[in-house]
Amino acid sequence: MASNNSKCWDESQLRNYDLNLEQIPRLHCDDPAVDELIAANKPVVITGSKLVESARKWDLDYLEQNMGSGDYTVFISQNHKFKYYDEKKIAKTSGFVPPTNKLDMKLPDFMKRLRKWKRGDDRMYLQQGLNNTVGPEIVKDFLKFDWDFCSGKQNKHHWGPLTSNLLLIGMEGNVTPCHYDEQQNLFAQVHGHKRCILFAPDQFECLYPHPVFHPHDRQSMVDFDEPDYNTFPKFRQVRGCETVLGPGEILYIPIYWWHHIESLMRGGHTITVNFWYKGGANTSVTYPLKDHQKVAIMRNIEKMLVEVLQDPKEVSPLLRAIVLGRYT
Ligand SMILES: CC1(C)c2ccccc2-c2ccc(C[C@@H](CC(=O)O)C(=O)C(=O)O)cc21
Ligand SMILES: [Zn+2]
Repeated sequence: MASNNSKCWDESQLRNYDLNLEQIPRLHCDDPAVDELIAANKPVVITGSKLVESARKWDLDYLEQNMGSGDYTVFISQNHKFKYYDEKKIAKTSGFVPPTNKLDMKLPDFMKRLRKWKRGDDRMYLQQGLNNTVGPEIVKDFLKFDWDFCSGKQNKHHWGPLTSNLLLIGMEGNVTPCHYDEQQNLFAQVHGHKRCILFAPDQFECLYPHPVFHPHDRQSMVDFDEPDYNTFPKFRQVRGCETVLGPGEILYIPIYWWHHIESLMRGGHTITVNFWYKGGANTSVTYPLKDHQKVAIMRNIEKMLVEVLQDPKEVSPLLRAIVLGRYT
């Protein structure tokens, strides 16, 4: 990790993983190389943009005053990890124990619990779609985002429609474990620092995603804190890139790229707004196929096989029968 000259964080605030990581390029928003990397579906940290400048004044007091009286979705975890799960898939998976609880909380309650939190207490992660329930001042700030900037990227790179903006308020040390999303993501950091570790779609074999029908679909089965190298031997060879994102900086997380995101330890609370866009029509399929297209193909095959075989245990013998000794 390159030493940061602004000296507002240090390496001791990063969790210790035994990973081979390069630095994600950091470029000014006016640098044409930004669009070259986005066009190549490669991550880039974009500095100097005013995308969420109007949110820079969002401190906890301001948010408490202005975030209305609505309920907010808050995830509760008994450890530092907030592993996402799809509630709609829980029924299909006997014995699944959700790793986090989801609560609806009034904002003042969230803030109170945040202020009196001490080590050993359950952790919280507020995750709320930005909509008109968040109070008129916040809506005003939201409308003042530099929409020309992100619409410019959306149009130039033929992304689909903006599907959502999530407001995220995390506690220091919170971790969102390694997963991929099927959307393009402009990840705008508003307050505090987040360390982002990314892996390209071609690292699929090293990151062992849960089966697609599992609630943890799209999430890596590997526990980065204690990797089980016997079960996941290829994890030793995984190669990725990382950055520590600060206020005002934007990380482009390309569709299907794996990402592990942590709020720096002892760094105070973090505030992020993300911008998720649909991937855009796969107009012309050109060869050779891109790695993320192969992931999409594997997902479709997996879904179809589970659907038609019914019993997931039959997937492996059937696929082995197809390839072993025949497709070298
Ligand atoms: C962990 C959490 C709160 C969660 C729980 C249950 C369902 C969904 C989610 C969800 C979705 C997005 C994020 C933001 C970000 C990770 C980060 O910044 O921590 C990220 O992955 C992205 O922007 O793509 C975080 C979460
Ligand atoms: Zn994500």
